[in-house]
Amino acid sequence: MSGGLTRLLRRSPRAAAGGGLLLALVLLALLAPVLTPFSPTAQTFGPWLQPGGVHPLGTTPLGQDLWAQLVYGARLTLLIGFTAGLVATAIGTALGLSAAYFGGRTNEAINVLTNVFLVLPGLPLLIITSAFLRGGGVWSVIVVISLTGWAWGARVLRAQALTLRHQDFVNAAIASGERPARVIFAEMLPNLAGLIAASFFSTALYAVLSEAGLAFLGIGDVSQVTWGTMLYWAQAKGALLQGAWWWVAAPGLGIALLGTAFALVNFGIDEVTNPRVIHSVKATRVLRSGRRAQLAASGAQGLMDIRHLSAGYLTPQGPVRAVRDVSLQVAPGEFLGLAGESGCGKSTLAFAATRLLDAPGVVFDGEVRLKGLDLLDLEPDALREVRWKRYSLVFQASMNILNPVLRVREQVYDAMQAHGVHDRARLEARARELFALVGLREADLGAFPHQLSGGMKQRVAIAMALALEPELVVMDEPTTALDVVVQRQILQEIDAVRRRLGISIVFITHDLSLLVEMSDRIAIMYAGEVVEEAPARVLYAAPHHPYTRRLMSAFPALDGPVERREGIPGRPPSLAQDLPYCPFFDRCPSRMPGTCDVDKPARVEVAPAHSVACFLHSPAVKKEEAHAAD
Ligand SMILES: Nc1ncnc2c1ncn2[C@@H]1O[C@H](COP(=O)(O)OP(=O)(O)OP(=O)(O)O)[C@@H](O)[C@H]1O
Repeated sequence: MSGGLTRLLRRSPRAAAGGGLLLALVLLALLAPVLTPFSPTAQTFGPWLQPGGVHPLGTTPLGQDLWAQLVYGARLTLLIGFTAGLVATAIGTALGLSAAYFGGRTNEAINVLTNVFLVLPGLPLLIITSAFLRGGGVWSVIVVISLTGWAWGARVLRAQALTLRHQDFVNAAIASGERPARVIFAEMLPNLAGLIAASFFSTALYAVLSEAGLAFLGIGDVSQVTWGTMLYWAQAKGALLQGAWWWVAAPGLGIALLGTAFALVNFGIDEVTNPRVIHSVKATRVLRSGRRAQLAASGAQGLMDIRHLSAGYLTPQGPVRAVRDVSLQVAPGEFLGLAGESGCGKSTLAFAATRLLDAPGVVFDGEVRLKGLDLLDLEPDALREVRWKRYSLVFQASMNILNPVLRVREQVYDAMQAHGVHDRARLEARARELFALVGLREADLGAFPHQLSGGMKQRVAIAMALALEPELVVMDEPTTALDVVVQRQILQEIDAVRRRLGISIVFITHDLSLLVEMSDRIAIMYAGEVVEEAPARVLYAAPHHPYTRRLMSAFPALDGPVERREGIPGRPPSLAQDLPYCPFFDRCPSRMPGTCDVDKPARVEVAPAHSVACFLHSPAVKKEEAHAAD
């Protein structure tokens, strides 16, 4: 926790400024007895004394010292802010996590409750609740604010927790029999730490402002000294009419500074826990600047040129390096297949290379060029111009991008209108053409998404990806959710479209048999690295890497008898760790202890356009073997 705090303060100047300001205000409150010898409520001095001497802020008409009220008032104001922030955040977190974990009716009930609290107008609710809880002093104010302030945090946390709930690691924890409390607190909660902290600071800010508002209206216990009640009494006693503007200005400034401190810390947390803000753009540039000269010197080729790309995810447990120093080229008009077991980094590579990797995803290093254009360095506006027009992406859940309440035609139009095609006749003609291309009927343009099957919706998504005639379409398991016959049909259509339009396709799947049939070239990924790359026929006929050989034997021969599929024993290594040796070592039937577990094999060319990262094919190791044989 303290490590996280230090990291936050170091990495975000805003959080550091906010933290410093907050610390100063907390010290003001704690050191109140040192900063003033007077009680904030004692009516022992002359009325309306001017600031100066022993009364730096003068006195009230009842003869109370205003400086004493300011420093002691900081105590209660901070207490209200922190406690209400904590209580509301705890309620929001508990409800958000329970909704996500238990799902079903619990989720629905919590959702309805949260929405009801969100739509209830805040101030009247505060006023009514505080009328019920009158007489409880400062604690009733805290209860009122906590009750009215939890809903925002609950909504955000519920949404994030719902996403987390479907992550593989949570499913795995549940499947392995972990108790609900452990799944919630040990698996899910740490992933939400940044959001919870942000929720705390914004609720604390809400609490401070609400207290001031309530006190100013005279609701609650105005005999307590807070910055809010100071404002109330200043107004009630006509401080401004008497020219005692400092009575209003001092607590007003205190509230403004406290609000600024909370807001700055909140921004800082967002900056650090939402890597999209700093990492995808700024940090990537910094990280990559050292490599740039080296990459530029090596010259670019092909349509898409991925060079030394490293990407992954920033998690509370440390970075997951899902793509490790991957270099790959896509030639114009080429069908490049990318295969590998689940979790080896294929999707991360696709999303990172197309600048679609969302937080907590981050590009650590490398370069991606589309015909020389540095995609990772583009400003958001320039990126919007390029994306869909020059390249597009279709993924497994693409069909879910269709808005259920709009006819398909409008959505296909939208994709083109966003890039400047507005002529209705042209839009319609193009939409019909696209539908014909992907095997849909013109009549389907008038349908709502729910009237189409999954396969048809996925075809619509593919049609939309082709709408602006991009040079490259990256397809990440676009047909996996569909049945085998539909899958094959769509794939054949995609291939026909590619040939007709001359576009390049990067096709990702763990089904190597599909790729062997369709691809010009195949790259095999394992543990975040490309371990073998070759023309499809070469790879099928003579796979070199033991991992590729294993993958090949996991599906039946294309023309031979149907054999039993055999999985690869063992599991891929965790991508959260460093892998300074061959990542396939533990599972490799041909492993060479003393070599493969000591060093990492470089990818070397074994034949033209055929490269492998394996010591069995490394020239140095081969030479040594030859020596030994002599
Ligand atoms: N949001 C995330 N936070 C942390 N780790 C993640 C996240 N998303 C993916 N990972 C991890 O990154 C690694 C690579 O995942 P990726 O989805 O890129 O693999 P993949 O080969 O596409 O798998 P699949 O075929 O199942 O889609 C996996 O170990 C995965 O657990």
